[in-house]
Amino acid sequence: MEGKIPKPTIKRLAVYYRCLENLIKSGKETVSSQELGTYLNIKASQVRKDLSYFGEFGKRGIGYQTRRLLDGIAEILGIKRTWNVCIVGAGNLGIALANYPGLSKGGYHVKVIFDNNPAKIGMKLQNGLIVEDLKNFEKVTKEKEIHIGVITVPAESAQQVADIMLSSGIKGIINFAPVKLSIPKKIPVEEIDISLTFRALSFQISTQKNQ
Ligand SMILES: NC(=O)c1ccc[n+]([C@@H]2O[C@H](COP(=O)([O-])OP(=O)(O)OC[C@H]3O[C@@H](n4cnc5c(N)ncnc54)[C@H](O)[C@@H]3O)[C@@H](O)[C@H]2O)c1
Repeated sequence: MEGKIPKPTIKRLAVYYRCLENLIKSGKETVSSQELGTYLNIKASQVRKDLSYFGEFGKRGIGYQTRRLLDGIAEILGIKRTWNVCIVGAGNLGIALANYPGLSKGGYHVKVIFDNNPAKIGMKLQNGLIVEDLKNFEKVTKEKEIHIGVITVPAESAQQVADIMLSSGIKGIINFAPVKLSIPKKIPVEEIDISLTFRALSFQISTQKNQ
């Protein structure tokens, strides 16, 4: 089913998920598409369309049961299961991600972090992880049953790291390096570039009226 759902919808499902968690925490048992849309600044028609991709959960006049909707989205996004994650690049970003508790709360467990710099290998992070030598990537990721690889090395090293991940059987990659990876095998890759978000925001500010 996931193959048929457009990527922007999948991204919005993750946003609905976060919103539903907060609604449930505040004791809300049902929510309408209109309410969800207002909370998230998304049109109610878009919310209904997104949620219709995985069956009809809403009831006219009542809306969606928050718990049931949360569970349904969790199923689709693979949130119900846990995922083992490795990070390559124990620099500013890699260490910050490895130490970020929010990832494991969401089911994404950083099991290992690698680097190729001898000065970094063996270093102990705040969360107790020890930086491993990239040379042992395949062996360690197999032992720790890693599913997801995160690339936080400089742009010039990212392709080489992606190639190692591919040949070691990693199932999906999140790439923070500002470079387009060439991935011959068909595995999913998500590119994250915070500067694009800044650009989008500065564009919106500069095109606002009265600026
Ligand atoms: N996408 C974003 O939003 C975003 C934000 C910040 C940084 N970045 C990018 O993330 C990357 C890391 O940034 P940083 O500030 O953490 O850099 P950094 O220099 O602090 O860390 C990079 C680390 O990668 C290691 N490394 C280099 N080549 C390697 C290789 N071939 N194999 C294994 N390890 C290797 C280095 O030893 C170092 O520890 C950069 O590409 C940067 O442009 C992206």
